[in-house]
Amino acid sequence: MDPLPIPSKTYTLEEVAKNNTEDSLWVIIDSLVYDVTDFALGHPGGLHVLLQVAGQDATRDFYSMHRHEVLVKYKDLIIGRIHNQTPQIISRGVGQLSTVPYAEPSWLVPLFKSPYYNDSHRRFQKACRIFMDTTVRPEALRVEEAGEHPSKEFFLKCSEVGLTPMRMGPGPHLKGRKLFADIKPEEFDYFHELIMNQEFGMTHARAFNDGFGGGMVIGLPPVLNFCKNKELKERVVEEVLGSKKFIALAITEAFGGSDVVNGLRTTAVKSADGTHYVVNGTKKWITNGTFADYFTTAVKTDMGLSVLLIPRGEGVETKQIKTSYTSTAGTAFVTFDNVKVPVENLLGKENEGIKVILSNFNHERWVMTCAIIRVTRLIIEECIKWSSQRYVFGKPLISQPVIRAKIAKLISLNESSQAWLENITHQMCHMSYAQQSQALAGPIALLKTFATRAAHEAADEAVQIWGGRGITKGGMGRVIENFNRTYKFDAILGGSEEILADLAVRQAIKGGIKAVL
Ligand code: HEM
Repeated sequence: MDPLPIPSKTYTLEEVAKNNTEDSLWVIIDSLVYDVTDFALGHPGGLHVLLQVAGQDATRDFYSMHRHEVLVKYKDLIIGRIHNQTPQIISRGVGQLSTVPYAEPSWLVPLFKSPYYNDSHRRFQKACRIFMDTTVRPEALRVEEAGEHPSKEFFLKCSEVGLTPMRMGPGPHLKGRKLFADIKPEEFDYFHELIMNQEFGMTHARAFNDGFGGGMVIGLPPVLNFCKNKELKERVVEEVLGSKKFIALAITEAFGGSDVVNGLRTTAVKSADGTHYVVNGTKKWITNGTFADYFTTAVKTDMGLSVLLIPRGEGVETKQIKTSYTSTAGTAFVTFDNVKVPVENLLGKENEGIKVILSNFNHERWVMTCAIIRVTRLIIEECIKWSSQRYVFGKPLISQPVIRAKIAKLISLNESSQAWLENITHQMCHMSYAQQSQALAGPIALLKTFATRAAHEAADEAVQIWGGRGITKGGMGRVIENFNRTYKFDAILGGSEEILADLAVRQAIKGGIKAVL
């Protein structure tokens, strides 16, 4: 956030006090003097409240009703400052860290050490935070407000600065590319990716987080890892990583939800000459589907499940689904009517598509977990700020033990989630993809479940702490309102909490437990 200008003109408290009428209406907020005479009639809170504090220090009243950004927006109303006083409010500037306790993961907090992060990670975090503040968040708030999906210019910018390929994680697809913040392809590891997921998760605009290439993060890996046709693979990968085209993962159907295999009714029948499949069926809740050019699609072939890369074309229709978050994510209902798909577009082996789908899940769940843990931290920061600046019964809200107990619970849940996430990420850095699939599917599933249960607690407690503002769109509580309305996406997408918890325990006991009491 841009800092407020500190004018050289000074006033005494007595001088300001004389401007206490509708004809000349000044207020003091954090030692700066605002002339709100002309603004007062259009003030969304009304004229009367301003007259009540006219000529006085209104700092406490102001921060009970507004976010600091209101002052930045109306900085032209500042006419001077109080003689011998300096502003006390600290607001985080572009690229800076928050000074609120627990608002940053501990590895970014002075005096704290971490075995996981090196200088490259720290440099990368700084670059991501600046890009977040200057480019990502403004775009996120703009498109969420308008209900649009992120602009082509925004996507092209992300490709141009080398971010887009990094969103696919470490791997051979980075080779030879110029990456964001001058990170070398061989230097980029899962901790860099964790940082990116967490920094860009801080938009507090949940639909944007999915609209911002969510379809690519889950839809492109099957093309990268399983497309046998070299020409097709290179073309699609370059189009998507260059933001010229968009891709979505189309697995879920209205019939199945998390029950992927049994719920599948979309069919792909091979033509008599063996050159193409004819696809018929529907897909539901397909992230980025409304604007996708390609669909990585699960279909039923004669002996089982297969995965096809289906380009948008004749017979492919998409329709926006209205979910709890905005249409920024492009959540679609997709229909395939007699769509002809060349056999070259088969990803992996026919009838063995389950391997393609399963190989994708760990990374998807881990990416989601990084973000939800970071957004939960942001909610805690919002709660600490709000309860410190909100006065109730003559005292800041945070002076009530019941409020502090709620905050303590949320901090503990969030710090545990982050510590577990870093442990799992460390394992990912030291395991092959195959080893990760075998050893980390259970832990990642449990971590995602734990993190979304923590998010559930955070949404619940935050709304209680914020009261009416926590259920009001816009204004002071807009971050809380957005979170409370959308955190369930993380508890459902990529595998529901119940399915994931069960999967983890089933995997753990798969070989039987030979040890006895
Ligand atoms: C420079 C001075 C001020 C500016 C630029 C300003 C601006 C605004 C804006 C833009 C809103 C709309 C809500 C939002 O965006 O948060 C608002 C709402 C409001 N303002 Fe102000 N305001 C100022 C000073 C004050 C002061 C000193 C008071 C109280 C003494 C006050 C009381 C209110 C109230 C009660 C609301 C409605 C809040 C709600 O709906 O929850 N404002 N103000």
